[in-house]
Amino acid sequence: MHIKLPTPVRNFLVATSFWKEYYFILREFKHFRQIAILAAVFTLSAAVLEGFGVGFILAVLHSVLNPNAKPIQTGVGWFDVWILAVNASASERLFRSSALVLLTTLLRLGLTYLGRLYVFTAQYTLGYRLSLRVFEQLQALSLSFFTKTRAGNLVNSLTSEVNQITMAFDVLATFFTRGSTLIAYTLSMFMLSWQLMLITAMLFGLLSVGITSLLGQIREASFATTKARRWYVSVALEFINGIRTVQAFAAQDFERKRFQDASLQLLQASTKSRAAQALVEPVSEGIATFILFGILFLAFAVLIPNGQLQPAGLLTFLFVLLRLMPIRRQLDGARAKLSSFQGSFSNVKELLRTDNKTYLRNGKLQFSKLQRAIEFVSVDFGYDKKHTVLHNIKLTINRGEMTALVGSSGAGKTTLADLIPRFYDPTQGQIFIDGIDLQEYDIKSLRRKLAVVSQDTFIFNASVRDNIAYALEEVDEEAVWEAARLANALEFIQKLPEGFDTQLGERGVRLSGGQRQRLAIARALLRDPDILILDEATSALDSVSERLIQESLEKLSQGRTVIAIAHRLSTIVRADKVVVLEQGRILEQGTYQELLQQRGNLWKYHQMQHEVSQLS
Ligand SMILES: Nc1ncnc2c1ncn2[C@@H]1O[C@H](COP(=O)(O)OP(=O)(O)OP(=O)(O)O)[C@@H](O)[C@H]1O
Repeated sequence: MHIKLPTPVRNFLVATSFWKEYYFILREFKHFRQIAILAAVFTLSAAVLEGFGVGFILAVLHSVLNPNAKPIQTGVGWFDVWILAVNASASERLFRSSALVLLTTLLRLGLTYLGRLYVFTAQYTLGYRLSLRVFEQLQALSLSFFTKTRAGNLVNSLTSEVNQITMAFDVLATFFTRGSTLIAYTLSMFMLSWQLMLITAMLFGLLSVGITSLLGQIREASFATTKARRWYVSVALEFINGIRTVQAFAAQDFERKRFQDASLQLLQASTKSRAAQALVEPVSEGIATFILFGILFLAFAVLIPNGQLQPAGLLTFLFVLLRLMPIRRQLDGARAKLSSFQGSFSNVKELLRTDNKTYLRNGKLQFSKLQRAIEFVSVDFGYDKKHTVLHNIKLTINRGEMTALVGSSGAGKTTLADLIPRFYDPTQGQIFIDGIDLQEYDIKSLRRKLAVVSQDTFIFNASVRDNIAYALEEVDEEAVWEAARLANALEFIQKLPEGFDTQLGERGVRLSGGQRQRLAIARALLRDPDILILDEATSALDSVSERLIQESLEKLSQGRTVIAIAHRLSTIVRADKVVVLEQGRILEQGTYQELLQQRGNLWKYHQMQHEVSQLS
């Protein structure tokens, strides 16, 4: 079922700020329309039955207190005769209306239960859909977004803030049910005395102005709360992730202070928000009492003496008004709560915005194999607009060859290599693969044919097998074993308590730096990549580990196009091309021997490493 609103109505709705504010959430409902409609139908039916129930109770009381009086009638013939049994005896009427009270109560309870059930289901489905949307957004964003954003902020958005928004849905449901009851009551009051209703409406209008200014305060406090929560999660996450450094630097006191500050900020912000919220209901009730007196005054001083209102009418009016007051209070409370969720709304909305974020343009061409070469044509790149990290890079990486990148720390080697899997796109110039711009290729197909073995390989909370076969479906057991063997990882894996089934990562066995690297090599081998990027470890490994890794890297490199970032010159002597980078510029390129003969920068590095190795 698809409801298409007429264009003027749509334009009107889009123009109202409510719609604009909540559109990004409300549009999620189209994914679970049935659940939302059932929630609305059940809750509304329960509200209608509540009204009927009150009527039937009135009929019971009437039958008990005035058995001989004319029975209460609605004026609807069939309803009065068949349901209220107005023509029957007093005792039968009493029995009939009592049975109706019981029946409507049971039915109402059943409907209320179903209504709650569907409201909750809709609420949690909304949470589920929203978190999926946030996750999709994170998947689509360029890596540069993550380097600029604290992990804690993102974790907070995905958990607390999305959760707050789902709670807001419950409040919206309150608006819906209580709001409809309020309308029904208002209509009946209007019918009883329009003069009294007019003055009530005016006084309620004044009340609304008072409450609105409070809502402004709550909204502001909610932004502060979201900010404090973001900071709190970031501090906690950094403490947990950096626990080794915290302990190594005996920084417990420093971290405790940071955490205490963040917690205190959160405490203060939440208290401020709740304090403003708590004011809403008493203010609402206080003003409502004045309204009551105003009505009494108007009735007794003007309307009753003038014969415009009967005392019975006034009593009924007051009876309905008294029932309406708590609903009104609840609605004000709900408005206050909704304001307190504003911070969360804007947090998630900001994260989902697409106009202020960088996305990688995806191409359509499927990449299958490198045929000729990767070419960098006058490539510039900067992580931000102010600082250019790579300048005018002109480089050809031929198929099947090994190209080594050399240079001092911070020269831009990793950055240059990161442009090939499109972790980032050049800010100027182009990169071509076999003469076609890299951006024309489908990113997934390109990355499937590419493997990066880097210094900081991430080990997932999973078994050794699943870590090697990460994200691959239906992997042959033997292939995993063979990859591990070629990566020289088999020996240490077999020594682990449960071999390939041993759990790794945070809650499992921790691997050494060398073991982690060999696992990364096995992971890359299993993917059988066409292009390989090797980011050599800067940390020193013992000579046995180094030899094992070197051996496995050589096996991995065979028959592939390799871009190697090297810190030890010994590993690149046999490279087909050596590229020397300094401060983001290519200074020299050629074979190792050619560059040595030039007596330029590579020669200097060569001399330096030679001296160091002689010293040690
Ligand atoms: N995510 C990032 N955001 C901003 N600047 C960055 C980022 N990554 C690296 N840089 C900067 O870019 C420059 C090049 O860094 P890069 O990591 O490419 O150097 P490198 O030659 O690989 O160094 P190393 O040998 O130490 O790994 C450095 O000045 C670094 O500070």
